[in-house]
Amino acid sequence: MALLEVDGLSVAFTTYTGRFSQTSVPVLHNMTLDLSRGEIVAVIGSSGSGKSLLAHAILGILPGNAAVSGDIRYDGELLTQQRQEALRGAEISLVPQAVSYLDPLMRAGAQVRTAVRGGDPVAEQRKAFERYRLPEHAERFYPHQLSGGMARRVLVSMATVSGARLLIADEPTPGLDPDIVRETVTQLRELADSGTAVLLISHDLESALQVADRVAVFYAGTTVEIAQASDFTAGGSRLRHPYSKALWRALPQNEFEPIPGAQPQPGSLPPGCVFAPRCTLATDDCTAERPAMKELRGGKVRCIHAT
Ligand SMILES: Nc1ncnc2c1ncn2[C@@H]1O[C@H](COP(=O)(O)OP(=O)(O)OP(=O)(O)O)[C@@H](O)[C@H]1O
Ligand code: NI
Repeated sequence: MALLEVDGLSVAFTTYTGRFSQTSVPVLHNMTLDLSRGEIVAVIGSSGSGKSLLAHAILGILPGNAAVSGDIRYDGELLTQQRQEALRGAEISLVPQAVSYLDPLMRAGAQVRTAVRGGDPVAEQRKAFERYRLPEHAERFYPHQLSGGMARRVLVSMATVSGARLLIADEPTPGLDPDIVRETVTQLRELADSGTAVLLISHDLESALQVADRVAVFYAGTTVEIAQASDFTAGGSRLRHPYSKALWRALPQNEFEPIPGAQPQPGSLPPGCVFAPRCTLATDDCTAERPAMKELRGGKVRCIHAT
């Protein structure tokens, strides 16, 4: 059984359009995802596709103006707000997207110690620093004294000393040099191999594919495909959704063939399939209704033309 199951998750934000009028803007719609122990699922999508919001919905840290519907199950049971609060930082842990998440007024070592659940905080912190190759004296540094790469490793240390069973890493490698990227994703792989379920959120399909078992492709607030990592091969013919194929082909080592157009904004989604305006396969049927997620060749796809 999957440790985490996200089924039909939708999130809308209430925003004020004037002094007395408000509208509801849907930002996630009908998201589907599952994740098992020992598995890395990479969540791939361009900026604004809803990756961080999915993470925040699972953790229960969406802002107050968010309306959430659909089911999130953890370990077979609905993840209610009460359970989210109990599990957050303990069983479910986040490596946040921004290093500004670190407390600027607290030394790095002390911050990591506050996250320790079980065992001696100092010993656990030092073990984590050693594991993530942080020099011992870095425990006395304040966040502004850490390099970008070191700060990221402190965040990974914080997320792992809790002994989490579900780790959500939101863009853990932005702008890092290739060696550190490889090191970071390898650490996530090691955690997964020891039984942790890892959700790896990333723009970077290439580095995610080094370690992921499966890939969830996001577009304009929904899951358009869930593929095996091994489906990303050759010309992309094993991929199921035209957008996944386009992402794959746009990589420099493939055909480097970008597609025209841009991802639609949450407030102005096209009718029917959200990818239709950019899709070479699109027909009139595509604009009739939002395509349902269907099982196909050991994966899932939201496209009526997928074969
Ligand atoms: N508090 C909010 N109120 C209104 N809209 C929001 C809010 N937070 C996020 N959004 C919108 O929701 C959409 C998805 O945002 P999200 O942060 O999940 O994207 P992302 O895929 O993580 O992007 P990135 O790769 O840049 O981190 C964006 O269009 C964003 O503008
Ligand atoms: Ni994000």
